[in-house]
Amino acid sequence: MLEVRNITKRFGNLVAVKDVSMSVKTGELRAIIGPNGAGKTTFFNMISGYFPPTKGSILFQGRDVTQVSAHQRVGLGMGRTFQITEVFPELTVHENVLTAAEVAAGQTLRMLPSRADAKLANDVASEMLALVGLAAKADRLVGELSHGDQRTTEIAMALAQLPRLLLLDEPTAGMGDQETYEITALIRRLHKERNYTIVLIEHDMRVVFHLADYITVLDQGALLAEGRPDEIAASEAVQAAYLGESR
Ligand SMILES: Nc1ncnc2c1ncn2[C@@H]1O[C@H](COP(=O)(O)OP(=O)(O)OP(=O)(O)O)[C@@H](O)[C@H]1O
Repeated sequence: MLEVRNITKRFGNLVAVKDVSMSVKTGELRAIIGPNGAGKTTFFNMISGYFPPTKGSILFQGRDVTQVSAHQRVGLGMGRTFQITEVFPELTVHENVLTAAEVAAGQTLRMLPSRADAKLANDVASEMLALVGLAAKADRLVGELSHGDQRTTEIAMALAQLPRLLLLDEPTAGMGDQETYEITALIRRLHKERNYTIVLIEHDMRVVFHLADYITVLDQGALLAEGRPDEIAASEAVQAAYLGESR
């Protein structure tokens, strides 16, 4: 599904990501972890097309997308959420998800979508709201919802773009225990029951070890380790990197 080949990102003299490769299979849930400043966000932003790598290449479903814009990557089937919630607070939950479905279908570029297209986008929005468990709140303004429900709305917006690969940037950021539990259960359901291929960055290790099939560990911009959760938990190199952070 996704093949990252030896990507590097420099910001002036700073090498934020150094020669990192990663291969994600269809149906896999991959977590990217690492101490603060390890380069996770920079790595993720290159995958989603927010900026290009200085070196290396990225293939999505066998196609080289290294120079393809973030917007075009969404069109190719890469859906993403952001570390900071990106929703329209003054619109309802349904309107937010509908907007995402319409943009994905290219409808905003046309003055008058056909009735069939409009119905399709509306059906997709309703289906995704049901899938994430927000159907009962469809007519509420997003700005009035809890932080957890706002982030869930954002996941529904990404799903409404009918992605083949879902990129989640710290889905539990800023959440309390109950919200973390609920969003983790939702992601697990999307992965296990709906077979979404998911790549996520996550700081909460309980979430990572509950969800991930494979874990990629970055440290100081480089790939430190890669493996199943039990392998990563047992890795002395990974433990040393995290201990270094708390010193
Ligand atoms: N746009 C930028 N310009 C310059 N330096 C940057 C930029 N973005 C990130 N960096 C630097 O690159 C390094 C990696 O940062 P990055 O945010 O990717 O790490 P991270 O693992 O996501 O960290 P955190 O866990 O704290 O979010 C850091 O030293 C950071 O200061």
